[in-house]
Amino acid sequence: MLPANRAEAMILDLVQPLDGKRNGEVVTLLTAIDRILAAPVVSQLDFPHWDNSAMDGYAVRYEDVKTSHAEQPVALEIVEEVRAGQAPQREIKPGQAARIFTGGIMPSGTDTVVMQEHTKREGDRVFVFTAPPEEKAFVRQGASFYQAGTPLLLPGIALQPPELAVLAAAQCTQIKVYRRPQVAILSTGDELITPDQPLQLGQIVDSNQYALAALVAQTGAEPLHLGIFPDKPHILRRAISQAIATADVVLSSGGVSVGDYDYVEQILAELGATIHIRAVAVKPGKPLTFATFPASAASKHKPVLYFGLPGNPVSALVSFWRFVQPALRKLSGLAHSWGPMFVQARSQHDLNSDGQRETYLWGQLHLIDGCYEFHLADGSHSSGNLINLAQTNGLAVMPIGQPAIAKGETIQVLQVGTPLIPLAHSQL
Ligand SMILES: Nc1nc2c(c(=O)[nH]1)N[C@H]1C(S)=C(S)[C@@H](COP(=O)(O)OP(=O)(O)OC[C@H]3O[C@@H](n4cnc5c(N)ncnc54)[C@H](O)[C@@H]3O)O[C@H]1N2
Ligand code: MOO
Ligand SMILES: [Mg+2]
Repeated sequence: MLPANRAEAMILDLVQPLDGKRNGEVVTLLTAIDRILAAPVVSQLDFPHWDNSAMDGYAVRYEDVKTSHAEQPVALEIVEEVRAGQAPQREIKPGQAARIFTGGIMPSGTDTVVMQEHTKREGDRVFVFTAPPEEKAFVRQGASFYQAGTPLLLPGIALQPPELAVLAAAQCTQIKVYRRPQVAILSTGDELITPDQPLQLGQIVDSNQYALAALVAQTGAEPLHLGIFPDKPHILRRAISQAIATADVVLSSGGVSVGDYDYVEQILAELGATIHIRAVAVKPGKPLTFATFPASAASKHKPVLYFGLPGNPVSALVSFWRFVQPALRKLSGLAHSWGPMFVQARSQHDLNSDGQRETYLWGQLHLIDGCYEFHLADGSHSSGNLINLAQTNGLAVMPIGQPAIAKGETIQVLQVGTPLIPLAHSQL
């Protein structure tokens, strides 16, 4: 059986990022958060736009103040006042200074700012008391942060608050980002009902649809809920054909094991998919099917990735976190950081597996006083038990051939879900 890291590498190799030229859309600054930049941003403005003061104080000529010190202050005549937003009106000559405020443009003739605290003002005169300030002190030189015409932001980055500030400052109000990948989600199984239907003997509520749709949205892609399909090959074939015509990625759950009513793989083959992965040596999540459809009329001329996730609720989620999420990140145009995020944590419990497959045990990851701790979820770690999956934000990874990890030992944990809030022991 394929080891998990081989499966991950194979999947990522087969994922081609969306082509930013053909798959871009324009968003505004207020809707750009978390979107992925699809084209380089180049500004025609320098940053700072002009030499300006970093302090409230006096703009002076360095030559005039270079000998000043506390016992022998230099006196200068104040001939100008420059507030932020105002253009200076006159040139500052030897022996003169301009009152200036933070952000004010340096008047011509000046090259240095003396902060207010180092001066004393008497009428139209200012006494500079400090030891000589450094030449050009407290001047933010025009173009010293960024030169117009050079790359400001590169494509493939996720837009976060700092990037939005940069874009706003550069007056980029229309931002070209990758469109969100469309991800069709379908649940397979005669036994499945929706959460609002009355439960009859033997039936199971389709929980995967909701968890997967939320995971897709959390990853920045757009979930398309296709619903529940029975284990009838002709109905399932039609649903899968529609899904590949509509979406960039299809996620089905169920029907990928060896049972008589597990039809997904057979239908994928009939529809012309190339099946790359049939099973992975992980627990839960062994019967993962990964297939690709080339761009064709049937797929509306775009390549399609197909993940046939196992039906067991925990298996479906674990397979998503471990294999689907990195693939979606790469597809979405992100230039890097697609991979699953593993951290080293100290286990707070003895952990056990059968040692046969790489085993994921779910629980909570805490970051306490700068160190990660893993707390195993109570109760059954059966892939059919989704109840103790609530509050999971970490999956401890038990490697093949290592069936026991003692409490206190370090273990690799796959971080999933929302970012951790660091705590101190004193806050527990
Ligand atoms: N003889 C073998 N049997 C099984 C094997 C095996 O290797 N040999 N593998 C087991 C493993 S491991 C898994 S995982 C499951 C995967 O099964 P399928 O992907 O074929 O899924 P189904 O058989 O359709 O359903 C399994 C289980 O999950 C429930 N289910 C299905 N869909 C949903 C949904 N949308 N929401 C909630 N629950 C769902 C379904 O009712 C079943 O109970 O196969 C093992 N068998
Ligand atoms: O691989 Mo299954 O997901 O162990 O239950
Ligand atoms: Mg089955």
